[in-house]
Amino acid sequence: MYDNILIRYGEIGLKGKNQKDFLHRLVKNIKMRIKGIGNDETKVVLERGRVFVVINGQDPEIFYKALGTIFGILSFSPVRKVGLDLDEINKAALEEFKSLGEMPENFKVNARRSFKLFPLDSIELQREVGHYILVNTPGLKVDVHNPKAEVWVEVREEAAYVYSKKINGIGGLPIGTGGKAMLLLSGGIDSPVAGWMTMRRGLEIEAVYFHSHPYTSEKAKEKVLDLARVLAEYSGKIKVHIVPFTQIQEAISAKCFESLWITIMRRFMMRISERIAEQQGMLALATGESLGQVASQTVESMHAITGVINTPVIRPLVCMDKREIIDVSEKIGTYEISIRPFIDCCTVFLPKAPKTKPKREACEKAEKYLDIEALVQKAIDDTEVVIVKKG
Ligand SMILES: Nc1ncnc2c1ncn2[C@@H]1O[C@H](COP(=O)(O)OP(=O)(O)OP(=O)(O)O)[C@@H](O)[C@H]1O
Repeated sequence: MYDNILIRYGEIGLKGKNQKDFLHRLVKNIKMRIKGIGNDETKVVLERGRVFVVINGQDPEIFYKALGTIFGILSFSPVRKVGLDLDEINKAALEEFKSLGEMPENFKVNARRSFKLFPLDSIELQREVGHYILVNTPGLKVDVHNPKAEVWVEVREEAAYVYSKKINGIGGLPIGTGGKAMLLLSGGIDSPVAGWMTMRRGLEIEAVYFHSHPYTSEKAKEKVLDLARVLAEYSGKIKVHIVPFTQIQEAISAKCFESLWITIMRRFMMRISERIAEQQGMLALATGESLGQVASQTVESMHAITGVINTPVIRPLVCMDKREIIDVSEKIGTYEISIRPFIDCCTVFLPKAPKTKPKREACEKAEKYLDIEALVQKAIDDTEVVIVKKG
C-alpha cells in the first residue's frame, strides 16, 4: 500500500533565488492536472527537495499518465512512508520487495540520508535493510553491481520513504515560469513539436492557425485542433485562434510576383500573429521552422519574413534534423495526426519556382500593391477562437 508519490524535479533544483517561484508553479500545475483523478483527500505537498502527492493507499497508477505529462517532473515513485525507525523501515522494505511479484534471483538496497541526525548513515542503512530482506527471503542473493531488483530507502527529516520503482517524467520547466508565446500551428509534423518544446522550457502557449477556406477543408482545421488537443495533454488546455487567410492569399497571388508568394504570405502570418500575441499579452512567437528543410526555410527567407515584426521568434527546431523531429513527434503523440493527408494553405498557392533567397526590399516593393493594414485587420476581426482541452 502506497501513501505517497514522491516527485523529483531535476533542473529546478539548479535555480538560485527564484527556485521558490518555480516550485510553487510546479505544485500548482500538479494540483491542476490531477484534479478529479484521486479522491477528496488527495493532496500535493512541497517538502525540502521533493514534492509529494499524498494518495493514502489509492492505486498510484491512476496518477501516472497525468504525472508523465507535467513539465518540470524528472521522475516519480510510489512510496511507503514510515517513521524514522529502523524496524518500520525494514518491514516496509520487505513488503516493497515482496510486491515486485516473482522473486528476482538477486537484489540491492540503495539508501540516502538527508536527515543527518538519523543514527545510521546511508552505508549502514543499506547493509541493515539488505540483511533484513535477505534473512526473510530464502534463496535470495545480493548483487550490488548488476542487481535484478532494487529497493530504495530515503531518510528525510519528516519521515523515511521506501520504494522500488522509478518512472521517468518529461523533464523541462513548469509551464508558466517562462512567460507566454504564440505558436504558429500548421497541420504538419514540425510546428506541434515546436509547441511542445516551447512549453517544455516553461512557456505557456496559445496557437494561431491560418485557414484558407474553401481551398483547405474543414478536415484540415479539425486536424490542427486534434494536434492542439494532443498539446493540451501537456498543458491542460490551449486556445487556438483560427485566422481566415483566403482573402490575403488571393490578394497576394493577384498582385505580387509569383516567386515571392510564399515569403509575402509568411510576412502576413507574422504580422497577424504578432498582433494577436500582443492582444493576449504575449512577448514571443514560436514556429516549426528548421533550416534548409524547404525553400522558405533559409536564413535569407527568415530575414525577409521577420523583417515585418519586432517580436522575438522562438524556433526550437531550427538546427534539428528531420529524423530527430519525427522521433519527438512520435514520442509526444502528434506524428500519427500530422501525417494524415490534407491540403495546406501554402500548397494551394504554391509558386512553380519559389525564391529561396528572397530580399526584404523586394518583398516591400511587391507589397506596395496591397492594402496591408486593411487585410490584416479584417483577418483579425474575423478570427475564430476555440479552446481545446485535454481528453
Ligand atoms: N497554415 C498555417 N498556420 C499556422 N502556422 C503556419 C501555417 N503554415 C505554416 N506555418 C508556420 O510556419 C512554419 C514553417 O512552415 P512551412 O510550411 O515552411 O514548414 P513545414 O516544415 O512544413 O512546417 P510544419 O511541418 O510545421 O507545417 C511552420 O512550422 C508553422 O510554424
